[in-house]
Amino acid sequence: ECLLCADDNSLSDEGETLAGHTVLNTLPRYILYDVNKPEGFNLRRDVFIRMASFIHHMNKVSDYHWILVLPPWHRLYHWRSSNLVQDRVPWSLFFNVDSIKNIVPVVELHEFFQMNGLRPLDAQVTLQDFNLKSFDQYPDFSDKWEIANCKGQVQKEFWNLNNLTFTKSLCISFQGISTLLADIVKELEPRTIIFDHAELALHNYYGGQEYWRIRKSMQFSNNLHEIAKEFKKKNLKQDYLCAHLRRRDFLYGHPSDVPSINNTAKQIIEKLSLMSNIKTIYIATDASKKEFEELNNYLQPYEVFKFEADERTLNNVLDGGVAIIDQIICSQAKYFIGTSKSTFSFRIQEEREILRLPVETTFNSFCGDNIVKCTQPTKWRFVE
Ligand SMILES: C[C@@H]1O[C@H](OP(=O)(O)OP(=O)(O)OC[C@H]2O[C@@H](n3cnc4c(=O)[nH]c(N)nc43)[C@H](O)[C@@H]2O)[C@@H](O)[C@H](O)[C@@H]1O
Repeated sequence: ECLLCADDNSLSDEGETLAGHTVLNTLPRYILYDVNKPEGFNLRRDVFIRMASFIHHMNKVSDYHWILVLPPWHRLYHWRSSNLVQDRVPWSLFFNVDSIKNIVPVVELHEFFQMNGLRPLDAQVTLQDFNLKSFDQYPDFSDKWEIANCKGQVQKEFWNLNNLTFTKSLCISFQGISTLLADIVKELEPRTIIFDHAELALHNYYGGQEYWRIRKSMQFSNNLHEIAKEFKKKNLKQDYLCAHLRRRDFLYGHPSDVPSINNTAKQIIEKLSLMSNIKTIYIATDASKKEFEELNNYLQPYEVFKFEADERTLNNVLDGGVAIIDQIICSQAKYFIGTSKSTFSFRIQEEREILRLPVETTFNSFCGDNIVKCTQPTKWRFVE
């Protein structure tokens, strides 16, 4: 069957019969997607869950078998090592893709190319917001979509690939949950389609059973687990507290949620004073070296650790891998305190829920400097 999935020019768009069999209906169909460029790794992980739930829905309501193509990780804004080539990184570097495949029908982009060859995709759909009319006193929040004039630039080259082309390209104003995308697919009848700005499609049911089933399947790769384990064996021999300090662009994006370095240290020490058995601190952060050293000074005499990749490890696992190693170590800590509103911290909290760690050791975040009432994170409990 899959011989036909490869570059078979004898297969017309309508689906020819070969040796008396109509083959097209048995061929899988593919959905590709991409996310707004500046978004970070952990927001993209959340968008994957929404798209995975859309694929599940497609496979329930459509006669065809639909497969989701995993968008490669490409030059993310927060990946700062300029000496590394971090282009079109496959999911397998970071995730156990077999574990995902057990739950969601997915292929990596290179696997898709093996099936599809260089045929143009049938459709490119750029999602965009609806225009809010200024005279609308009561904005309409119902689920809806319509073909519209493009508001902004339409992406010409996904992941810098000039051989990924499209037969048809259109913009669609979209408001609603990801399963609503099925109506667009029904209308366009493509065999292959790419959605850009997939982040505009929302969760069906955030924190529900399906959410957690997909989320749990997104295990990190064994290689990254091994590196984290080695580091812990060497350095973190006893119970430790992990603090995730999101800085850099967060200082501008969410200024009221990020405490000063001095105040961060004070909050960590305050927590530790309530836990006499923990004397070791692990710091996960995107802070500069200078900020980390300043923090380290304030935290003396506690033992403070941070994962630093040697050159070989960094070349192998890239900036994304180092960030995941931080997340693994924090997800296994005795106590976790994160940065409010950071999806990097949210994903650690989820990992800790999957590990069934005590809830009070997980949903904690730093308070900004001038906050009168510091709200703590919502407890999104694991459901099976
Ligand atoms: C302001 C917004 O922030 C949102 O970020 P937020 O939710 O924290 O989380 P992410 O979407 O993961 O983006 C932050 C990125 O910064 C790096 N980073 C942050 N914290 C750490 C850390 O502790 N260790 C390491 N090694 N790296 C870290 C890492 O590359 C991570 O993916 C973005 O998704 C939005 O696009 C936007 O930029």
